[in-house]
Amino acid sequence: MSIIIKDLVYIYNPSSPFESVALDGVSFEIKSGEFVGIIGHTGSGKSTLIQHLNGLLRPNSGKIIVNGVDITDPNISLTDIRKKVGVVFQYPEYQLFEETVYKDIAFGPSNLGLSEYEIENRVKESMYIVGLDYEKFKDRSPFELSGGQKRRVAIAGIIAMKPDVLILDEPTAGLDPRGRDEILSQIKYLHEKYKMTIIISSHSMEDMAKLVEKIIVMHKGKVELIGSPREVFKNGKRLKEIGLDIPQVLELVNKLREKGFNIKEDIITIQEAKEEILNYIRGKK
Ligand SMILES: Nc1ncnc2c1ncn2[C@@H]1O[C@H](COP(=O)(O)OP(=O)(O)OP(=O)(O)O)[C@@H](O)[C@H]1O
Repeated sequence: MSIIIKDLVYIYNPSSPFESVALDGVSFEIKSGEFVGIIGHTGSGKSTLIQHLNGLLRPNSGKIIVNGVDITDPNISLTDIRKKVGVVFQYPEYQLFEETVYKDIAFGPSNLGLSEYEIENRVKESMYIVGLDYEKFKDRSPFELSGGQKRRVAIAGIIAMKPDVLILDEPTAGLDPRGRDEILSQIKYLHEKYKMTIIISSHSMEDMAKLVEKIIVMHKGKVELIGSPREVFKNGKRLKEIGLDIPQVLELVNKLREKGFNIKEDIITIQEAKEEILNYIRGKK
């Protein structure tokens, strides 16, 4: 499942005093099975971009080709797009509404016209994937669950539709550190085990550095940088200028380099930094 975005432009309230260019010529490609992070400051255009990927917004110009099909074509139905692209929006737990976890997760697959048997299988499978025990949780009210569990139910509801690509808009927003780590490791597992194409948006460079293979940095509606976390973090100065934090360990490495430590600049984990600093101190460099 590949995605090609070409010169995407989206303007809110065009030709009015409230006109706002949210996407300004965005282009990039995502290959099948890639794990991608979209990072940007508030207002950089992440949510607007994501809403285009499942047809909720139609661009003013540009194309979005999902597996060879242009989903900006007005003849394509939204149901067709949403079978391919599953989006978990910000704070998805606010969209839970059924009286049991089972019914909530079954809602999407039921709308696909599947048999009861197939729906039950999909609910079981997607609960397993997000780490919720079927017997323990299926009859519980989603409203009695913790924030992290509610979010897993919401993610399971999208996975149960078996989309080719899964997009999560700030999936850790508002969670405590434990809930955040749980959700991120679950998403990582999904990618590793099922080789799903996953796109995740975030403000946090620190979280993304550990997680994704490719980072797309958005700034003022444009793609500012694109590449592996290592390639992107080489531009630490620019990232700071556009209001993004670089991982603390990279900050440390940069400070040491400024002080004359001859160590590599593309370090993103604490382990790598430790080895590099020890090697340097031991005079192996
Ligand atoms: N409904 C709307 N009407 C008018 N302008 C909007 C609307 N939604 C977003 N915008 C504007 O479009 C631009 C991009 O916003 P968008 O929400 O896509 O950014 P974002 O990177 O997702 O931000 P956040 O991290 O806060 O969700 C901003 O300038 C924003 O003010």
